[in-house]
Amino acid sequence: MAYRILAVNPGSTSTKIALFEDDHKVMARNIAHPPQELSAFQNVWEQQAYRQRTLISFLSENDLSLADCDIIVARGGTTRPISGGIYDITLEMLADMKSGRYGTHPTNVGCHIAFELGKRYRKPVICVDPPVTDEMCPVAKYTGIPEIRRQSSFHALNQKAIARKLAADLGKNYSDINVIICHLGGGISVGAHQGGRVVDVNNALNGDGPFSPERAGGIPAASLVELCFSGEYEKGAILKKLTGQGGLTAHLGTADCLEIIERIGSGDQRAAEVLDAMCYQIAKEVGAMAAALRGKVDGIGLTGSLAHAEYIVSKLKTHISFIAPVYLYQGENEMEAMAAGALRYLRKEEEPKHYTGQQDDNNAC
Ligand SMILES: Nc1ncnc2c1ncn2[C@@H]1O[C@H](COP(=O)(O)OP(=O)(O)O)[C@@H](O)[C@H]1O
Ligand SMILES: CCCC(=O)OP(=O)(O)O
Repeated sequence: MAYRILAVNPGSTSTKIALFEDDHKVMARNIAHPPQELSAFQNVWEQQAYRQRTLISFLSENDLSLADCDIIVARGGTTRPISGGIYDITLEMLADMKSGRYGTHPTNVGCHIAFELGKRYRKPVICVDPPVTDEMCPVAKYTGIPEIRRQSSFHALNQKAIARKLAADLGKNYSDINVIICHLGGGISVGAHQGGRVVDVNNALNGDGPFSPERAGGIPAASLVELCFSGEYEKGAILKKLTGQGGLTAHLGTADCLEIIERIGSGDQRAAEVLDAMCYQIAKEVGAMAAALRGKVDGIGLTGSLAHAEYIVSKLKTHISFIAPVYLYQGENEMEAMAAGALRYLRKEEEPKHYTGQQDDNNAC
């Protein structure tokens, strides 16, 4: 009998839900949440009941009962940094998400919904390679201000799934290769994977690395301080400039690259320069990760929705092909990666880790 796995993945503007039988996706829905519906909520936590109703409707419309599922898997949330792997979602983990100390993201709400439903239906509830997966080597965490450490917050689930795929395509094990993976979506992360660990990566959520369709990326620090103290903005407004209203959205009024590329096709020079700047910053981050890997790079994987865009892919290739061969893995693989983790858990092929809030020891790089 195949295992039935329910995967739940809320993003900023949609909730992705999928049902798997073993590794076979039998049903999937990407439910868009129109801005006018989301604007009724002050914060992501207020969206919990609304998003949960979405999930319940999906199940009932498809004659599915959670009683018939074997497990619920969520993407994981912004908790204390932990090493990659499978985790049972626990109250301690949920409390750390709720505290906001480690960031805010709709994926936290997904974990709370999964936990509540799991409790109601007595099903195990897990997450796989959560976004705070921290395998960064110690030197990568330094900034020049001791009170400020670089933190890992990125698309760990998709990054690791794609790195494993790239390794398989090279006929090697993930633990035996060095690759750079670029997750190119609404947020962008560029990770250096060394022997199965992400030893360095930009923080995709909180002002680090390239700007993205909706995030500001790294900003000259003193200028940001000036803006903060200009008296023009509340803290919340500044934070929105960094995440949600930054990047392409700030420059061009939209996060939609399909629209931007169409504008470029119609001769919009400004749109071209801004999108080129984003590609340039991504390429520079790849160069930085190549240095982190001491130039020993077996391949570069481009993944996420933006990897569908020939305009972006060709710009990137021009800058980075000299480093290593570039491989395309268009779209993201998160739902499949969540289901694959759940299957390893159910088949007892991988032991779940226990969330203690303690970080694992990192290998020196
Ligand atoms: N087929 C496509 N070709 C090019 N760009 C795309 C395509 N599909 C989505 N995009 C762009 O990808 C970006 C959003 O990425 P997506 O992965 O959907 O977001 P998220 O990271 O929030 O899940 C948007 O700029 C969107 O316009
Ligand atoms: C929580 C960090 C991962 C992230 O930024 O995800 P999205 O780009 O999907 O919002």
